[in-house]
Amino acid sequence: MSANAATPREHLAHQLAEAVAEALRTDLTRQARALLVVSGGSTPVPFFAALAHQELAWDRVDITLADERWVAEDATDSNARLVREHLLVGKAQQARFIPLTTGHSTPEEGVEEVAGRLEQLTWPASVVILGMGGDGHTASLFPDSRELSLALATDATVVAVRTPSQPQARITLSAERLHHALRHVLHISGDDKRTVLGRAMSGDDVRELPIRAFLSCPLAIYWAP
Ligand SMILES: O=C(O)[C@H](O)[C@@H](O)[C@H](O)[C@H](O)COP(=O)(O)O
Repeated sequence: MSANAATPREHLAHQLAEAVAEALRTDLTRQARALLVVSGGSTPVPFFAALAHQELAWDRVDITLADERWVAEDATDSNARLVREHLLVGKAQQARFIPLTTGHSTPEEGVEEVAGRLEQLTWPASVVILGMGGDGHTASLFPDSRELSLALATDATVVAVRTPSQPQARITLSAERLHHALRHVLHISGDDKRTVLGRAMSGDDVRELPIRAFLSCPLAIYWAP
């Protein structure tokens, strides 16, 4: 346990940061660059803070997102902003960040440019870290996304999604692209999410709880109360 991990969630964040840093170090011994795919939302903030201070060859690491809201990069709900403020600091500021938005006004217009950027990176990713919402969504694969079937089935890299339950248009890595990693992690906290994960594990309908698309990756579950 890290000496400064005050709460179970902070302790978990430190454990995850150590595991992710070790995975990146391992992959960098045999390849020139390594790719880390992170999620947005509130859960990753202490993990980002812990990871940013890990010793590794950050100048050989690429970081991108599992998904993004189609908002300006400085908007308060931008995942890019979250990454810049909490992860691309300290030692990790030498990493290269690849955002999922463009200057286009819609994700449908920007999707091709973003796919082009992502295809330049080193796949499979070293680690894909997923979050999960109370509705069983992960990345921007929401149960009510109009493009859910497409995003679950396509071999395209990214998909523009419109989701009635969400205020913003979004862009998400497709399920296939999210699968394209050496390691998968689900980082969640709280009893509500534990209950949702339990439901997800006891059924098969991916459209009902899209996190099910990743349960057999295999998926390392990092959970704290
Ligand atoms: O919000 C995002 O950017 C991600 O799209 C989303 O998949 C996130 O990982 C979950 O919604 C969990 O979010 P919390 O960590 O805020 O609960």
